[in-house]
Amino acid sequence: MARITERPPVGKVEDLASLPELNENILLEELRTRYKQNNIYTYVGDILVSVNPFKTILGLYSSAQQSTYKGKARSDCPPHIFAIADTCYAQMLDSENHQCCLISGESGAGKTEATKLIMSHLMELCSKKFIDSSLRDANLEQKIVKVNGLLEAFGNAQTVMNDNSSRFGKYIQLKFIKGAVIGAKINEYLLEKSRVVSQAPGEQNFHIFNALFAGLEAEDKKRFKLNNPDDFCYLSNGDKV
Ligand SMILES: Nc1ncnc2c1ncn2[C@@H]1O[C@H](COP(=O)(O)OP(=O)(O)OP(=O)(O)O)[C@@H](O)[C@H]1O
Repeated sequence: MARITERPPVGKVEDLASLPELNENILLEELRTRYKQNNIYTYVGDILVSVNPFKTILGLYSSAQQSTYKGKARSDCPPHIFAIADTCYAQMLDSENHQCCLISGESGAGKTEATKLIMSHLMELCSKKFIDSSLRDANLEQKIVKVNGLLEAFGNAQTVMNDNSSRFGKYIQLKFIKGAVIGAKINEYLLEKSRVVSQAPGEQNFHIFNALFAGLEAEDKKRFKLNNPDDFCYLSNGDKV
């Protein structure tokens, strides 16, 4: 994109790297203004900055939106997490090289949600590319999208920063042949194991323990003596013995 010599109206620029001048104040002013207009995504060169809206923005992740980003040049559509997934997929097919997305931010910034959106869009791209092909495994695509729920049950917990905080790091590898996904591997690291026996005030144990109480039939709860989570020391911040 050509560099702009005069600063355009605040909040209108989709790639801040194209501004004539960029410093911390300008960056924050642009992001703040765009955020107020429900534009949570902004590029800074190759980086996509995402500001967590903590609310549903209607249509932002709809299937119509997924179609909009499919196979488009980055400059043709507003900044979006789907554009990142789309670029990765296209570059993988073009270059036949590995691609990597790094997602970082403080707790509650929206990394887990961004990861799920990227994976879901990648699976959508596979499904559309191989609509009639024997290479495609629709069942596997679904499993890859849904596996996060299972991981979150065992590795996520409520903290003071985030009701669904990932208490581990994830390195997810998706494997493709000719654009069709053929497998996925997830390496977890730095799982906060100590949370099982001790949680900070106002925080919870891993979701799976509470899910047991919510999901078990009454008969099984009685059999396993799992009547009330508050009766258990590990589920009540040590208030109970
Ligand atoms: N794109 C989004 N649109 C709407 N709400 C969002 C979005 N991203 C995140 N959120 C909200 O913010 C919450 C925290 O996001 P998320 O769990 O992804 O943060 P995180 O960066 O992974 O945090 P942690 O490092 O603690 O795991 C989500 O549960 C959701 O309510």
